[in-house]
Amino acid sequence: MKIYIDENIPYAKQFFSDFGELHFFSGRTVTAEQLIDADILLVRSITNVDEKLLHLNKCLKFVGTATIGTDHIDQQYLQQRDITFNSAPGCNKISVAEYILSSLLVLAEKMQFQLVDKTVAIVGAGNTGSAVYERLNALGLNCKLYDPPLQLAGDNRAFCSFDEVINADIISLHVPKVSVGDYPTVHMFDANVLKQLNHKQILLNASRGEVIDNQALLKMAKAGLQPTLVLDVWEHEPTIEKALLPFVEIATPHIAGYSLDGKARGTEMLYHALCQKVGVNITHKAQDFVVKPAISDVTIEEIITQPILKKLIHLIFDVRRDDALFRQMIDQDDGFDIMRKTYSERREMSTLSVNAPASQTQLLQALGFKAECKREIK
Ligand SMILES: NC(=O)C1=CN([C@@H]2O[C@H](COP(=O)(O)OP(=O)(O)OC[C@H]3O[C@@H](n4cnc5c(N)ncnc54)[C@H](O)[C@@H]3O)[C@@H](O)[C@H]2O)C=CC1
Ligand SMILES: O=C(O)C(=O)[C@H](O)COP(=O)(O)O
Repeated sequence: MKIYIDENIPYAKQFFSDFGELHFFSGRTVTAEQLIDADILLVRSITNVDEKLLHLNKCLKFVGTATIGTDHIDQQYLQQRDITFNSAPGCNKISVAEYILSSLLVLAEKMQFQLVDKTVAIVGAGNTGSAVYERLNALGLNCKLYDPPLQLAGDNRAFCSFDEVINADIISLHVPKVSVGDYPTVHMFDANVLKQLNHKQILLNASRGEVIDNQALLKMAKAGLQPTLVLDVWEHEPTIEKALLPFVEIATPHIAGYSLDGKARGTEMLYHALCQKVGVNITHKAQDFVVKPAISDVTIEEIITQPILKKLIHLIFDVRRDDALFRQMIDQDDGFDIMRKTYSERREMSTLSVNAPASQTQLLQALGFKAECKREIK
C-alpha cells in the first residue's frame, strides 16, 4: 500500500510504517500528479483535498486530516468516490485553550485587570470552546456560551444571545469555517458587527481567519476603534494582511493548536481510524513516542493568585515568545510557514505535576495540570 503523508505530521513513520510504503510531501505544494498512486492520503489543514487534487488518482481508499478543522476537505466529493474520511476531532483543543489562557494572563497583567471581574463570551461551544470554558469558569470569570446549532440540537447548557456576545468584555471565537447554511461563520464579524465593539473589549480569534473580515478590522483599527486583538488565524494564510499587525496586541501564525501532545494525538487518531479501516489491531501509542517534557515538577507554597498562575502557565507556554518570533519572521519570504514548520517544542499543562496545597488542587486540575496534594497552608 502507498501512503502519502504531509511532512509536518509528527510520528508518521512510527505509526504508519507497518501499513506500507511511506511518501512524504509538502502540504502547500502537493499536486495531483504526485498523488496519482496514493492508496492512503494523510494531510494537515493547509492542503485542499478536492477533485482538483485527486482527479488523476483512481486507487485512493482513505483520506485523513490530523486536524480538528475540516474546511479544507471536500467531503461530498470523497463520499461520491467512496473514499473513507476521518479527521481528528478535539485532538488539539487543550492547546487552543492554553493559548487563550496565556493570552488573557498576558493582557490582564499589561492592562492591569483581574480576570475574575470580566465577562467572556465563547462563540462556538464545541471541543475547543468547551475547553476554554472549563478553564475560565474555574478561574471565576462570568462565562457565556454562544452556539445556536448546539442549542437547537438540544444541548442543555445555558446559551446567550448574540447581543450578549457583542457586549461581553472578552469575546473568544471557536467556530468552524462555514460559508453556507443557517449559521455561516465566514465574516460573522463583519464591518457591521465590528462597529458595535469598542476599544475596551478584547477579541480573540484562534478558529479560522475568515470568521473576522480582516479588511473591515483594518479599517476600524486605522480609525483607532478596534478592541484589543489576539489573532492566531488570518484571512488568506499564509499571505496575510501585514498592515494589521501593528494593531494586534498578540499575533501568531496559526499555532494555537501546536502543542506536541495535541499534534501527536492527531496522528494517533488517524492511526486508530486506519487500523479500523484496514482491520488490524492497534499496537502503537502516542505516549510511546512523545519525549519527556523539559520541566516536569514544580511546587507551589501559596494560594494561587493571578500573578502566580501567570508564572505557572508560562513555565510551560508563554504566547509572548510566539508573538515576538512571528513579528520578526513575517517579513521573511515564507516567514508564516517557516515559523509553523520549525515551531519549537511546546507541551500541554498536563505534562507538569504541580505539588500544591490541598485547597488548590481542584483549580489546578480544572486548568489541566497534574495536581498533587501538599499539606494545607496554616
Ligand atoms: N488555531 C488553531 O490552531 C486551531 C483552530 N481550530 C479551529 O477551531 C474550530 C473549532 O474547533 P472545535 O471547537 O474543536 O470544533 P467543534 O466542531 O467541536 O465545535 C465547533 C462549534 O461551533 C458551533 N458553531 C458552528 N457554527 C456556529 C455559529 N454560526 N455560531 C456559533 N456557533 C457555531 C458548532 O455548533 C460547534 O458546537 C475548528 O473548526 C478549527 O477551524 C481548531 C484547532 C486548532
Ligand atoms: O486542528 C486544526 O483545525 C488546526 O487549525 C490545526 O492546528 C492547524 O494546523 P496545520 O494543519 O495547519 O498544521
